[in-house]
Amino acid sequence: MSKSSNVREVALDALISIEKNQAYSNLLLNSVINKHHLNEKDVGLLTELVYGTLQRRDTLSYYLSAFTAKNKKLEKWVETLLKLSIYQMVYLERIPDRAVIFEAVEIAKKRGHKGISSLVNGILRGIQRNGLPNFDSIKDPLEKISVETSHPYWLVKQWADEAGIEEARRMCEINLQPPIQTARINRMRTTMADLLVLLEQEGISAEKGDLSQDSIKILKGNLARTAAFKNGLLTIQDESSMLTARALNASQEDKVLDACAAPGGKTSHIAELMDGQGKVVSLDLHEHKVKLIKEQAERLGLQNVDAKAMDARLAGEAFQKEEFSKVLVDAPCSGFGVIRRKPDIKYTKKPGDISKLASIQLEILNSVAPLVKKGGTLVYSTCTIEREENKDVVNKFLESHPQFEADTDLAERMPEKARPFVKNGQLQLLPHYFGTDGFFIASLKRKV
Ligand SMILES: C[S@@+](CC[C@H](N)C(=O)[O-])C[C@H]1O[C@@H](n2cnc3c(N)ncnc32)[C@H](O)[C@@H]1O
Repeated sequence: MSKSSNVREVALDALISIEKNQAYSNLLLNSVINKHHLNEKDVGLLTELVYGTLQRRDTLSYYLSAFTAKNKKLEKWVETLLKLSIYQMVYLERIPDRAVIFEAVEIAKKRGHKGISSLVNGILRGIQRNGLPNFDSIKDPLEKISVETSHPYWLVKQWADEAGIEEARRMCEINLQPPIQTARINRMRTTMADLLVLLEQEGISAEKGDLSQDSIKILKGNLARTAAFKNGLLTIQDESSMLTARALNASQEDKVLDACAAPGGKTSHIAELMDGQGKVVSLDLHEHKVKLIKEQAERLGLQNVDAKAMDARLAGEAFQKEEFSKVLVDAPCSGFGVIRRKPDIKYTKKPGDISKLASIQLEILNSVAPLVKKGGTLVYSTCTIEREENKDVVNKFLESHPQFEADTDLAERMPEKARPFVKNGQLQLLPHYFGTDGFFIASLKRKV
């Protein structure tokens, strides 16, 4: 695979599968990359094309609609090819328009008939000649944000109702930026200084992270293929997620339950901070995901992780009351904090999904509550920014569990920069604060 038009065809196929809801963008992209044995440069272009076109899907539709007859519906794959091409013309300055148009027409010829390739040619040349429409004709300010940043209207409205319209705009705009790649250092095996030198030798340019004390920030290179990764010196993880284990603050004397643990990012961090001592019992619903936790523990050299398949909603019966001094519920959630990594989330999740998730989250918390020792800590976290799944779930839990209270010491365990955002034992990070994922952490104490 070396010709860029082939990469575009692969990107087109990937986008078609994602649109048909046959796969999540991140998983599909990984399997496509492996299947086609792409080199690093092609992987970069493919990722940019697929994620970029998906991230801007609705904006691209708006642009395209100005160049297509209202009553004539395009075949789905033709529409996707056009969006992929417009994405490159608008957002990728290094690729000349004529190259984009030439390659789109070649793909159209190969997949369709002459009529389709002339249609594709006509539309793209029209855009090249006339330029794209602006957003001035959209009068409703929420609709304008929705189209300009390609987020569904209901989501923009919800964020604007909660945080104000300017904050909602910021929340939408940051989601169009590629995420910063960060990794967590395994202090059981290396130090920050040594790891940075080692990575440099492997061609990775990295520096100390901005927020978490455990983080390095990758400026150039692919960590997943390094010896440092294979040898368990680091774990690829967002900085916001790294704050969860710090919030739990487990030590060697603790027995920890991580109720929703796969693929093991937080379990392994907790186990590292316990220096490989004590015990972390890690649950996940799916057996195949439990395997991932075990693989992580093995790679990082952690002997104190015991992973098993179990529905956390049944954990209350599977363990003894007050068996754990620290319990983490890193709950299944809508994932609106990670839209930059999984753009399809913003189109596939619906308002009803949020309420369903909120009930599951509360069920899990209710189930594990009796397992927390008196004086112990229960941390609840999600990678979403929805109040209904975060603050509301915690408040409901506290209402029905008077033996728990907000842990007002949480701020002390958080990095100084994050402290102003901690309120009453809860921290909500939005991606535009520090460039991390959107993430929520609540720490609760069981009264003695
Ligand atoms: C946010 S992810 C956890 C990420 C993990 N803590 C980490 O840091 O790598 C939520 C996990 O909960 C699992 N899950 C969903 N429902 C569950 C349930 N009822 N009981 C246990 N695990 C569940 C999912 O399979 C998923 O792996």
